[in-house]
Amino acid sequence: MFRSMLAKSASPVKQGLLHRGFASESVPDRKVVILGAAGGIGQPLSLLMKLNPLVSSLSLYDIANTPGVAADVGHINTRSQVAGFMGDDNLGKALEGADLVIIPAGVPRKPGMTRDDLFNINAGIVKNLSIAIAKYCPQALVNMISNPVNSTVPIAAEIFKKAGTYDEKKLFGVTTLDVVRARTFYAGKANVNVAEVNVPVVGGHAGITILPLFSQASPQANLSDDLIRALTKRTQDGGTEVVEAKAGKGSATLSMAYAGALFADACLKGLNGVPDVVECSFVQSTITDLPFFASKVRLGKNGVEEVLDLGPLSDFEKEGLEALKAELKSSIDKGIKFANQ
Ligand SMILES: NC(=O)C1=CN([C@@H]2O[C@H](COP(=O)(O)OP(=O)(O)OC[C@H]3O[C@@H](n4cnc5c(N)ncnc54)[C@H](O)[C@@H]3O)[C@@H](O)[C@H]2O)C=CC1
Ligand SMILES: O=C([O-])CC(=O)C(=O)O
Repeated sequence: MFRSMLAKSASPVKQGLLHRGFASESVPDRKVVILGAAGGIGQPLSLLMKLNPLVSSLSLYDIANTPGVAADVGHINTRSQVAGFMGDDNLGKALEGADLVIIPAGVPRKPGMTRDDLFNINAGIVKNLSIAIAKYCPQALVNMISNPVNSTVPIAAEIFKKAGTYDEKKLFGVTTLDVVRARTFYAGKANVNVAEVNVPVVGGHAGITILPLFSQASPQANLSDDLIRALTKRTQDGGTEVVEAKAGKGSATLSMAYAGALFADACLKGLNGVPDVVECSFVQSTITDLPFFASKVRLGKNGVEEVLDLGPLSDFEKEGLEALKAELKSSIDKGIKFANQ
């Protein structure tokens, strides 16, 4: 999508930068809200969503610095109207009428930390934002970026349940960056065109819970077992690689904004009735014995249309699946407990 969006300037709808299945006159109005819009992810994500012709209204919310980001992004001559909101008192106004809420609010890691080390701060932030979503836009799809995703998604689910608004089809943990990394790393080793590569990534979004299924990668390449092990490890440690390279100045922001924009675009296409939109995401699931699990998901007019099963796994992937379950279960349980205390 971005290749075509960025290649042409000005008025994408008029110029025919259209997404599959629409004539320019019939692109539905869609309001997208970004909570944490002034942060390291929030700013480039706001830019990318401003470039998306499926968005008619872009609502940017943060506890600080939103006016500048909204004024800046708002000058870009694309379809959406931009509004900035700051502070608790304005959260309701930011959320009202949302079709899709994207949440990159919260603190990022520093070297030496795990994603779970962010729990104490980010769990409370996600809880409060989820309470507001349940109140002001209970019908919206929610894309959870804030870490630890393995716990923040269950927190949001529990808060929505308490409010009586939970719809498991509408809550998504964003794991697209794992897929983006797996595609990039695989293309480099398989010597294939990265634009044509796809790799499902299942499980969760932390360390060994991230399980790329290179046996299902397309196009297939004859990579040795050692290379597959190395690619798996690099995908699992991708976030840490960036945290260490940034040396205390945060975690992935630009690649995450790209991944978040890809996933949001897929959600909007699904809402708009575009057929066969399939992305990996961490959702409520019955495909394993865990209540939440990332896998391929078919997106539709109500959010999740179908959670696809895992398909055939290699022996190495089967081992990885068994190995990740205890950690993922404990992170899910931690989120559920927090939301109910
Ligand atoms: N799911 C994924 O694949 C990834 C997730 N992340 C996570 O995304 C989160 C954000 O990362 P960055 O943007 O780098 O952090 P950042 O610190 O640069 O930005 C976070 C923003 O959230 C805002 N914020 C804090 N409390 C808020 C609240 N109650 N309501 C609204 N906004 C609030 C802050 O003011 C700040 O602007 C972190 O938890 C990070 O671990 C980061 C990369 C990948
Ligand atoms: O590693 C982190 O803390 C941020 C993140 O989730 C990622 O880059 O995948």
